[in-house]
Amino acid sequence: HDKWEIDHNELMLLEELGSGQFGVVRRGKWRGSIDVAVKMMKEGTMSEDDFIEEAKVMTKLQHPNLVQLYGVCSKNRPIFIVTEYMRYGSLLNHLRRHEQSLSVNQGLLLDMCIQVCKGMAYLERHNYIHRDLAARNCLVGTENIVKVADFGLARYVLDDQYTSSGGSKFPIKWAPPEVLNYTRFSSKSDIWAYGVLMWEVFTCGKMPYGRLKNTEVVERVQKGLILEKPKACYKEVYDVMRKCWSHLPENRPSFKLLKETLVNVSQGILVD
Ligand SMILES: Cn1cc(-c2ccnc(-n3ncc4cc(C(C)(C)C)cc(F)c4c3=O)c2CO)cc(Nc2ccncn2)c1=O
Repeated sequence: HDKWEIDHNELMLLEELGSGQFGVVRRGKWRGSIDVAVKMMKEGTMSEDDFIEEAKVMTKLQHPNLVQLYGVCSKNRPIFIVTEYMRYGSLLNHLRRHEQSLSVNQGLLLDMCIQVCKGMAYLERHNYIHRDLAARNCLVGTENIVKVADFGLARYVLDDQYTSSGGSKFPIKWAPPEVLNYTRFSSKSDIWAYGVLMWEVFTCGKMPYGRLKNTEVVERVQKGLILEKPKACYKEVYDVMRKCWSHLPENRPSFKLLKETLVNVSQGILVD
């Protein structure tokens, strides 16, 4: 019995949550009581057969800071991707909506970063690369729980505006030099993106590099220019971001090491 296959008769679709890269996503109930989000894959947006194969692996990736993939409805078209539901939506919108109260609570901002780091350290342990880690691709639940979403899905996007580094939808501002030059993804390119995510968190959702055009950002990153320290950010925290932006991938920390560093920093701050 294909554990990852969900019977769409067990799903009740509710309100729309938004439309992502692959089409409309709705809230739903699975087997009457389980809150889920259902991605209804727009035809031609995803290499579906490859994804359905990968779904078997993805359902096995389980961690408190990863949005759980429950399964897929692949017997009909459009296919449905069924995941855990996160009540407060994207971390980016949450940061922007609560800037007032969050900007004076560095402990909470650091805690959010640590949660993302734990989810990413789990993926790193499983040699799983996200390829599009950013605040927009993390989700917020009750009690300030933050989870990493849509990990690994970038590999199945058919839109080459998104997949090629020259495309208008390519996440240039979260990409390290080796991705800009050779689209060489690794856990170390996820680390670079994580540093930018930390900067997003400590600026409560500002756009990295402001209004600079993608070409200008590529030039700066290749010259070794990095994002400036956010105003509301401890120096120790900014030092961690800078390590994530080491030009050479091998000079960047692992998520495992980052987690230990950030937990020590957070204990140091709370002691002050
Ligand atoms: C699980 N989940 C998903 C979403 C939700 C809704 C719309 N689009 C998306 N997105 N957003 C981004 C996204 C990105 C990708 C890349 C391949 C990485 C480019 C692939 C996707 F498939 C999505 C997607 O589906 C999501 C993220 O998957 C919203 C939730 N929750 C709420 C709650 C309140 N208001 C709004 N959303 C929720 O709990």
